[in-house]
Amino acid sequence: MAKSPVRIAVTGAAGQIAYALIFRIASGALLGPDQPVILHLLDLPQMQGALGGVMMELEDCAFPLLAGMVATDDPKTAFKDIDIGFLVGARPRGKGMERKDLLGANAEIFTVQGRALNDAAKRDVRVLVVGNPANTNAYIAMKSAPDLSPDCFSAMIRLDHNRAASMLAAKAGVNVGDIEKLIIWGNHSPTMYPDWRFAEAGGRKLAELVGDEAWNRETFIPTIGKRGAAVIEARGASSAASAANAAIDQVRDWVVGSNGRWVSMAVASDGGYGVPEGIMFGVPVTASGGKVTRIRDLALDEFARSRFEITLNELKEERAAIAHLLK
Ligand SMILES: NC(=O)C1=CN([C@@H]2O[C@H](COP(=O)(O)OP(=O)(O)OC[C@H]3O[C@@H](n4cnc5c(N)ncnc54)[C@H](O)[C@@H]3O)[C@@H](O)[C@H]2O)C=CC1
Ligand SMILES: O=C([O-])CC(=O)C(=O)O
Repeated sequence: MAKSPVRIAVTGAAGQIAYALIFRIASGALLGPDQPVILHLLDLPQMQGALGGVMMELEDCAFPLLAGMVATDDPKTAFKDIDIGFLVGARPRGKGMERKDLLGANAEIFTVQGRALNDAAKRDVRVLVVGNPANTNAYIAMKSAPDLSPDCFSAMIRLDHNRAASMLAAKAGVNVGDIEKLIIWGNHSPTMYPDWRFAEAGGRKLAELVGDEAWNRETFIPTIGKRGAAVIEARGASSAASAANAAIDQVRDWVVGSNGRWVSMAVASDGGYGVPEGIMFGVPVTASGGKVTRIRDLALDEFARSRFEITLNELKEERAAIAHLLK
């Protein structure tokens, strides 16, 4: 029997990430070749014309899995009965800005959308926040949706995970698909901590294969932390196709399953590793059926602990900066 369609919302649907995301969702890249989807597309009133063009193109693809589309500028309509939400719509940064500079411009979007999710979405909705600063925006959305479990929310740290995997694979001379147990801890910002201490390929530790701790500390970690800025510098616009790809990877692993592999996801802390409850912190997890299992009790040596504290402190500062919005 044919599966019933899954309702998927994408915000910022007329933007550049959405343009690389929506078509892949409709093609089956997210939920597989036998799962029909209905797309709920949200953007601002002044973008409805452009969004109409995106919908024309979706029609012109004749995707067999696309069972319907809704276009709207109203968050509650967009989130009505959705199973999955990609919260992409927000202002991107330009050259010379940090992602947290967007906090003022974007934070309010996520209080409004959190409330709308609270009112309209399915109770087991799975929401990925992509719009920057992603961790704190996800925290705002989660706090604005008190009737939904914190487990309904995550922030995108997968792009950093994928970037780190690619860079390590090239350095160690292994296939990127063979890399396991790589971790991105903390915030999607230059303070993030890409941690290779447990990473392996074909049963061999990558730190041993590379054998260069100075490269890890002085090249690998800062390059991954600043990769988004490097793309903006080169392209004149922030990452779009790679961001859409990472969004698909993160939600597919969350909802369909990571097959026992560790993946990095920013999820609401349950107090593990000393991270205050609720902070959206990148951690290693396995996932299946929309449920996340945190990898616990990994040892943090002195260097790892110092990196961990830097990114945690930044998230605490961001939380303090938006506290007034949640009153
Ligand atoms: N977490 C991550 O790894 C990454 C996050 N990003 C972030 O994703 C966000 C979107 O990036 P792009 O698609 O490149 O930007 P874009 O400017 O091309 O598109 C953003 C879209 O969002 C819409 N929008 C703005 N406010 C909205 C609201 N309240 N409701 C619905 N739609 C709204 C805009 O009208 C626009 O169509 C930015 O904040 C960017 O920094 C980008 C790359 C990676
Ligand atoms: O750097 C940006 O502003 C866009 C982004 O989050 C990334 O590419 O990692």
